[in-house]
Amino acid sequence: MLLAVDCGNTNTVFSIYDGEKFVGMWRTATDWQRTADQYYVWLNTLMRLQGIEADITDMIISSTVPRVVFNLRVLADRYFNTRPLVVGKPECLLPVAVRVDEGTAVGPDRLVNTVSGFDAHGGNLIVVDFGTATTFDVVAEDGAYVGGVIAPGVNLSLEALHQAAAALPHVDISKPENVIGTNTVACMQSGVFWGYVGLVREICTRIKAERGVPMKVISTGGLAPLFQQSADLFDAYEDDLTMHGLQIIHKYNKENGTDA
Ligand SMILES: Nc1ncnc2c1ncn2[C@@H]1O[C@H](COP(=O)(O)OP(=O)(O)OP(=O)(O)O)[C@@H](O)[C@H]1O
Ligand SMILES: CC(C)(CO)[C@@H](O)C(=O)NCCC(=O)O
Ligand SMILES: [K+]
Repeated sequence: MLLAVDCGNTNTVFSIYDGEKFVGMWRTATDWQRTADQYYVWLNTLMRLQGIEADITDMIISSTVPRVVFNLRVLADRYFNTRPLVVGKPECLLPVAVRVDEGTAVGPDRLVNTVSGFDAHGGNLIVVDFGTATTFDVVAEDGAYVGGVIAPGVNLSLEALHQAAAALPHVDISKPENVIGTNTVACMQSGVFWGYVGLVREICTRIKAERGVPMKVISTGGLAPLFQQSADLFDAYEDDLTMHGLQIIHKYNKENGTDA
């Protein structure tokens, strides 16, 4: 069985697959200080609670936080007796090209989204991921990652307002009824919600103009559905883009890698 780990700056998601079959998924806050032993106890407890018996033989990691990889490698070695594939490392092959400025370390989550988006929708694609940051990944006709856009995340923007302004409270995002807020919370939600609708629309329009070809726009990440409801921003929403991409990359390396 495969253990796929998607480690973002805020949350880390563990998924287990038996071949193509989904077995389970668990989420925890990202914490680089968590040890291999702590991961194992946590994972094992949750699996037992759900009556899941998993014989993990393979592991793949995408981590936007370099420091957590060490303990995840120890987890793989000590508890599953396997060497993990780490997206972004030279030994982890990708089924698509990466065409960016030399020396750029593209976020592994963006590479995984590119692979997954291309698999599901083909090329000439924009993948919008609403995570800690809001990222736009531009996928060429042949599936190559050719760059993109990094904007502050939705929750990060709201949190920044709260942190920087003494009279602004902590607010959760939601779609406000009106653009004109008649209380502080509604004003903040409007600024961030409609601001992001505008940001997404403008950036996608400009990407399409720069590429000069028709492009499909797909969204992923926890907040994507909220924006999907509101406006005609996306052609499709993908719930499970990153995990699906990790499965594809794992399979590709099994078939083409040096360890195959
Ligand atoms: N239905 C929802 N309503 C409001 N917020 C949601 C909903 N579903 C998920 N979220 C929140 O959306 C945010 C984005 O989730 P997602 O898992 O895509 O990224 P993340 O964990 O914040 O970022 P990263 O992947 O960079 O760690 C999270 O803060 C999550 O708590
Ligand atoms: C932009 C984030 C934080 C989004 O998770 C991540 O992809 C990252 O750390 N990227 C590194 C820089 C880049 O992708 O060009
Ligand atoms: K993510």
